[in-house]
Amino acid sequence: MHVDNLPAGGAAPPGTDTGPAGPPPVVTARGVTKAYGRTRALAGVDLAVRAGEVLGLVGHNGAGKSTLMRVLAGLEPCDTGTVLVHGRQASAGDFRTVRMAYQETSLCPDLTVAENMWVSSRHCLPRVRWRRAASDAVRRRLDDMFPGHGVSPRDRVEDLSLSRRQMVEIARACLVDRLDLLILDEPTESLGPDAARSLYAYVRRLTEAGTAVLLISHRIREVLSVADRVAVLRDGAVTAERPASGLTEPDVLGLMGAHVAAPPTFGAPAATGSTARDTVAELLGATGPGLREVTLRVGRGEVVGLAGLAGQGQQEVLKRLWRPVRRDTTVGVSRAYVPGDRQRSGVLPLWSVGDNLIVTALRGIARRGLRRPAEERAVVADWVKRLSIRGGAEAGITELSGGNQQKVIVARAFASPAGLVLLDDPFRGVDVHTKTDLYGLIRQEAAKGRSVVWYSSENAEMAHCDRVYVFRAGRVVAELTGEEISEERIIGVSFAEKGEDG
Ligand SMILES: Nc1ncnc2c1ncn2[C@@H]1O[C@H](COP(=O)(O)OP(=O)(O)OP(=O)(O)O)[C@@H](O)[C@H]1O
Repeated sequence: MHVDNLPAGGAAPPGTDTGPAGPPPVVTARGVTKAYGRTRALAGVDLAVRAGEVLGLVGHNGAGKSTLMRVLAGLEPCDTGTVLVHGRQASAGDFRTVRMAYQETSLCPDLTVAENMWVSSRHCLPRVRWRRAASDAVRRRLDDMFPGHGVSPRDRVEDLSLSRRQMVEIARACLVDRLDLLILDEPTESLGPDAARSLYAYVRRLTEAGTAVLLISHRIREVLSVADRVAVLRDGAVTAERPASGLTEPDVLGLMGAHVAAPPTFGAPAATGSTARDTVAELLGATGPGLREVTLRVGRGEVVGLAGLAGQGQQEVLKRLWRPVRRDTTVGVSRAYVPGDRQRSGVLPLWSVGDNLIVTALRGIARRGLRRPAEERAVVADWVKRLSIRGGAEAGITELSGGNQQKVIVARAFASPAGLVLLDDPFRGVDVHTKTDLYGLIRQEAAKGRSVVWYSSENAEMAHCDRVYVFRAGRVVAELTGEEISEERIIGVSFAEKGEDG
């Protein structure tokens, strides 16, 4: 069977109810509920996704977005209520044309890209010479969706960067003969700006061909620029559905409830000049894989940002500070590391939220080598409350929503006695309100004397730093302090004409 570059989609099969005037609903949820033990993830959802539209779905961490997606994609049954596909009560086979690209990729890390394609799309690939067919199909799809992707079908998935894994995940979801609904769960959290633009250009082509797209994202501005309609999910129910045009970011944040997050203000921190602080960590002319003569210092109680385009040496600096094995790096305090890739190196999947959170603080809490369970519980309870970790301390970590898992990893670092916290782009998948709380937490902990080194792919986050080093090609190309720190400045330096460092 042949796999076209753009799958057919959209039109309802003959003889089905297409509903009132306007594009027909592809998938409809009616009164859908879903509970996991005592957690009510969906509390009666009514929602229709129509052919040819992009429907943006927004809501807090734990609001039920991913659960709803799994139910709409036929991957999990609902407890009560109904899911209709093309207006008919759906049975398993009807979900074949509904595909989902996951936030935590569903790819098998030990297999190659082509083998993964075969696993998930074998019904539309030939059985003979399948490897060749799968390679050709995925290459074509990736070329079409993400020009310049740099992925070979022979690459093992675990060797790919987060961004490339995400591209493959999305291409995997689109590798079908017919696509009526594409569900994208936070697709751009790991993609760079170019890949994100390519994705949305492809999404437009899909919707023009009649496919419906359901986009979940915490990036509200992005949702507003791509979606035709926006639905707000709150505590497991749709509380608002509006056309995207005319809505602003504050409108949507308001509809999501709680307080409206204040946008970060650049240049606000920087209470003390860095030179006035004791140095806790330093790189002096550090050179090696990915780094070229990097000199930087971190003062006590200072929040130091590492900015620039992705992959310019920022993560190598974090690695050096985490394990200072070379003479060019000195670190005088204990350290904690918050990975951005929780799937690979973040959560301990068999442990509870409490155990995941407290693991790095145990030694500090123990007395004469003996654990103190009551104190441990108090620390855990405090952090669960402070970061509103939905699910509570006793829940298994994998029972938590993605954003809530990320909060546990952040809490783990700050619950430890570490004097230096290393943040590796840690807030992907965390909702806007929680992010604002976490930014506040970083400043509070810095005020208590902790130092933070923070790599972020979102330039706006650098507004919360005292000092920012901008990286290009493994070098520091600018050091910005206080009011010098601005998005325009960071972008300007990141893209400046290549000089001798080219
Ligand atoms: N497999 C599971 N077992 C137990 N509880 C679960 C499971 N999956 C989800 N939940 C719970 O259901 C609720 C909704 O989770 P869901 O992942 O749907 O939220 P979300 O809106 O996608 O959040 P995020 O923005 O953080 O990804 C949460 O309280 C979560 O802890």
